[in-house]
Amino acid sequence: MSAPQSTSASDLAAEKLLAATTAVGWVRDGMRVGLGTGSTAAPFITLLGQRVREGGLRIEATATSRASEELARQVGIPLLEPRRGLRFDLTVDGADELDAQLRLIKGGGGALLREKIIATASDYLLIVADSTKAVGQLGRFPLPLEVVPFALPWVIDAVANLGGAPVLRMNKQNPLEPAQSDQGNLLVDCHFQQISDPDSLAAQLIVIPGIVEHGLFLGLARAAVVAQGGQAQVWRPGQAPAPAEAFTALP
Ligand SMILES: O=C(CO)[C@H](O)[C@H](O)COP(=O)(O)O
Repeated sequence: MSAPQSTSASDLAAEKLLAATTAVGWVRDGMRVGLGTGSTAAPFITLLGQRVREGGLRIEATATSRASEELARQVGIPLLEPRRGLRFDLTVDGADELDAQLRLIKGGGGALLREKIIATASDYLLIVADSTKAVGQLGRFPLPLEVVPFALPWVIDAVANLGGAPVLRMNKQNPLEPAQSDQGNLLVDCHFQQISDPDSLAAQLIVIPGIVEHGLFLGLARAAVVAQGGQAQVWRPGQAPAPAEAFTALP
């Protein structure tokens, strides 16, 4: 599935809404749900809140960012604080890129650390995505890293040695200041262009002192809903995409 060049902002918003609507239909009473971050996770949270308020759906949730937590509060989703033993039946989150094996690049919204924590504490990670996110090979989207501020210069050296062209992310509201994660760390976007061996790169990145987390999510996603135009497809690792309407429950 590839996005036509002419995909407009409103077409993309419609695809994100379709993916989110599909995922919301698979949430069941009693589930503990991880709430993702970004412009595809946001409509999922809003629609989930609607089911809680108007449909009597009983769920509890934990959000992967302050922004998603604030939205969840606004729409009436009961929230759980982190605690020992807490696991999630389902986490629904977006992605910046996904390939046919459901390997992901995440962190475009700067929430990669909490996103990976919640994904790892989940029995089922479901990705919701518009058609521009599906790629043959990861790496066109710059790979985000969350970095301890003190370590920044050495992390930049190390990533450059791996061929990643690192760029410190700046604050969109104040471009003279670096962007900060919810944890107060820095974000470095690494332009690899092509990541031919994501497992090897992930292993090399995670041992660099000062990198708290990287945005490669490998072996975590169980399925993805990828919307293109008015069609939503279910992607699962190593399986042919299938129309989402064929599934009345989690695929
Ligand atoms: O990883 C993320 C945030 O850290 C998002 O899931 C990713 O950036 C996709 O966002 P969107 O749905 O807005 O395109």
